[in-house]
Amino acid sequence: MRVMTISPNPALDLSISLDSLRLAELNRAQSIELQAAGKGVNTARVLVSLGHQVTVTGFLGADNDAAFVRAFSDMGAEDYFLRIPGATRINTKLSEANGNVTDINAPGLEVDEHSWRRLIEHIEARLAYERPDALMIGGSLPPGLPPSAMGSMVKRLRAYGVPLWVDTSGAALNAAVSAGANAVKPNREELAEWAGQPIADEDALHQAALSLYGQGIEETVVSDGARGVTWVSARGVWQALPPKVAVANTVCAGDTLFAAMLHAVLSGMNPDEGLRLATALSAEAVRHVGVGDMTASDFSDLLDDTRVRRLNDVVAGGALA
Ligand SMILES: O=P(O)(O)OC[C@H]1O[C@](O)(CO)[C@@H](O)[C@@H]1O
Repeated sequence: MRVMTISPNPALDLSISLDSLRLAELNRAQSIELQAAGKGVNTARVLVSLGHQVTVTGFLGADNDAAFVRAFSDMGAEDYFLRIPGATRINTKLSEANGNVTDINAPGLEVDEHSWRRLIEHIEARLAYERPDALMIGGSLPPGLPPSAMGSMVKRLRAYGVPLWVDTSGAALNAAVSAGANAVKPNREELAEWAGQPIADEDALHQAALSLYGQGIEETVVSDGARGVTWVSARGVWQALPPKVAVANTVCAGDTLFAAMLHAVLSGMNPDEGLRLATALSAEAVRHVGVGDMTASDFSDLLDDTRVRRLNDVVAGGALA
């Protein structure tokens, strides 16, 4: 299948592993890696590894695109990014031996409304002669754009009738939901922000996920770390609990989950099998820097140790009844 991922504000991830982070002191790293990333790029990596043909687009700073160009060629994705003056941001990820991660995400290159329209037209120029099986928008909006920019992109692209999956947060998530995105993947905090109230327990999480589904989000995926994944769709409400793994770096777990869910839906996998694959792959991702790796020698154990069930009771009382 063909997928185009769109990264309005990609990043180079600088992943620094430390024994423990000491604030306002000299810290010595155990290892440092710099990798082309951002939600759209990470999603592309996973989709290619699952056998899809992927085109990547968005904005890249012309001054430091070499790491991205190399990454696209290594992963086998087609580079359809627009270059803009300046350097793509660097996001710092400090991971400690106990599994804690401190994220410091830079704002990114400023983009004005004119450049935003240029990106939408660039994508539309492609859609005019080649329709992918899905489109995916990943990550935050660049500084300089109002949240409504996300809504206008979603509306314009939805007109092509291609399923549009969006992984973003805050006001941009609200705009994507109102504009008719087909799938989103908030985590617990992002879902609470969307719902406008704290999510105290599992029941509140399910109800908020059902409300999101009720807004027309056909594939509502909520990630909640080690507490699992909730998926609401026309197939019902499903829940997965990941296997226990040694946590090294959680940064790409959500991206891996969403990409594998997109794969599951595109491939028409049955809900149990699809959610199991996505949850296990996302658990695999937290064992190291970067996205989940299906070729890990114990991946079949991770699949076996992932628990998946359909929550019929929630379906009966909720929006799907
Ligand atoms: O666009 P945002 O919200 O700043 O998120 C970007 C970050 O998200 C990730 O894709 C992880 O989800 C990182 O690779 C990247 O640094």
